[in-house]
Amino acid sequence: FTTKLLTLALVVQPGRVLLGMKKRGFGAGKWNGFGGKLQRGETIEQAAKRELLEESGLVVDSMEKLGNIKFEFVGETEILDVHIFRVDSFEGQPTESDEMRPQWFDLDKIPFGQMWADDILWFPMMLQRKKFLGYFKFQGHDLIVEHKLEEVKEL
Ligand SMILES: CN1CCN(c2cc(NC3CC3)nc(N)n2)CC1
Repeated sequence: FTTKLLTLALVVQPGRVLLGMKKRGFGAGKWNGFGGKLQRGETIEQAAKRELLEESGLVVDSMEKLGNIKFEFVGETEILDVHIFRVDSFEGQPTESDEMRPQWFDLDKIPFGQMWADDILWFPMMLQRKKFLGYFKFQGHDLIVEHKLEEVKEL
């Protein structure tokens, strides 16, 4: 198996979370946090901040690493290793990019039906600032055939 390092940043304010509608590429048509691949010589944190700026126009003031989930797809040899961050303070206004259309969602109105199927399982941990490790095996893009998700003290 080969592993691909990816980032995912969720911007959370009291009572609401910022999500983006992915306009193209992997996950197009789903609401998600902001993220992408690492560039050469970049740390995971640097990549998370860069991707948030590129995709939403927001500059991170404070960000904490809360999760790491590995995703496998039946029949494919590439594991997606997604590092998940929560951003509590930022500068700027959410701005549409060519990748993402940002929108604020009340925490009781998160559109899980239009998000990746794993999100409904780990979002509550992220919102409670719990640290977590996960593994999901997908069959196609909609069916979880196996998963593990545990709270951890240290990532
Ligand atoms: C750069 N990206 C790509 C992957 N990604 C994912 C993946 C994901 N599930 C995996 C079955 C696809 N679930 C969320 N919420 N995000 C974050 C951003």
